[in-house]
Amino acid sequence: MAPTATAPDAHNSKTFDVILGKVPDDFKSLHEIPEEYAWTNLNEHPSLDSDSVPIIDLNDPNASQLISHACTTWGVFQLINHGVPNNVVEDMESVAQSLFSLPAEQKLKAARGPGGISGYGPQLISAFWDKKLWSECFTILGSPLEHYAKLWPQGYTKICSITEEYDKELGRLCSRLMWIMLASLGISKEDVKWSGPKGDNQEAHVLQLNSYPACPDPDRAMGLVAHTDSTLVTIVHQSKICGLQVFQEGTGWFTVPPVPGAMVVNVGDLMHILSNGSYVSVLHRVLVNQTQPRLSVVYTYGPPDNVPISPIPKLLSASHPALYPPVTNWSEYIDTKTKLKGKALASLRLYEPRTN
Ligand SMILES: O=C(O)CCC(=O)C(=O)O
Ligand SMILES: [Fe+2]
Repeated sequence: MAPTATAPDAHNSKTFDVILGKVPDDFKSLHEIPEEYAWTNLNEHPSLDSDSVPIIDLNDPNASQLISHACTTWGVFQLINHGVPNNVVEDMESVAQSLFSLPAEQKLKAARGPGGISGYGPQLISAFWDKKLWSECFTILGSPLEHYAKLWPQGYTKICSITEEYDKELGRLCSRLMWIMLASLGISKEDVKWSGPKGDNQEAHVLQLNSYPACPDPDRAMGLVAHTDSTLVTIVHQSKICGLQVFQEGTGWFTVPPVPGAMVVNVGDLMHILSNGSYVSVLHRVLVNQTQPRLSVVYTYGPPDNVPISPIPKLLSASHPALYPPVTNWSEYIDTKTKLKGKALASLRLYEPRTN
């Protein structure tokens, strides 16, 4: 895989040490869920099976306005005609499929090492919670080559190039979407200092493969606990199985149904901060089901790691002062979020935004 800009620096971060040494259970061997997987608050808010989450065609002449509206109202949308070739997406899903189908002891050969976030293990977010999640994941920060060589001693080169291709395509798409989102707020590349003179500084990113095995008691288990992403933008490819839900205040959880060819785009916390609260950082979670395993491939996109993030000055005025103080950098932000069990945005906010 091509070298990446430094992503959240696990070596300087205490965030993920908490889960080091923990490995996912071999889910196939569990015929009922152990108590440590039983969550109590899954049905606190209603779940709605509606197709309300906007679907946007990137070739639509009004795509920019539609994207901006979706970011303001939902903080999430499904994107079709996004330009990532089908075969690139399908090949990447097959890589995830084949990785998680390996025997448990084989997967553990690529387990995350001390001080690192790359490799196989539980969801990184599980560090924040006492209960366990019904999922396993493989995190790629920089090159996956070393881990892939352990998983597939023969044939890892091909798998590396599939990953590299996916990575490249998604990086391009994220950058394009970020500038569309910002342009709709009147922000150009010159207004964002860390983006480089032409908006061409390399942003940081992490690729994450998620597996949610079928679960004997899906009403009590949680695939991925409710969270917002600590990113600028996240792009999720989900396999054909439902599970992802997004939260709308006052209504409840909306399922984001898999739509053939679509990618799910989430606004992350850092985009919410940059936009001075105009764009919603969407709260989302993943449920599991009794019969069908689910996969997702998640591209998390953030600023270069060494740059501070703050509301873009052009968006501020006496009547719209900064809603957040500057955040030192991406890793600092993730650490703050860990310490506050995911409540970083609310705790950093300088005042309550007006709702009208
Ligand atoms: O699996 C999914 O659909 C979403 C995963 C997710 O939200 C994440 O990895 O942050
Ligand atoms: Fe997420």
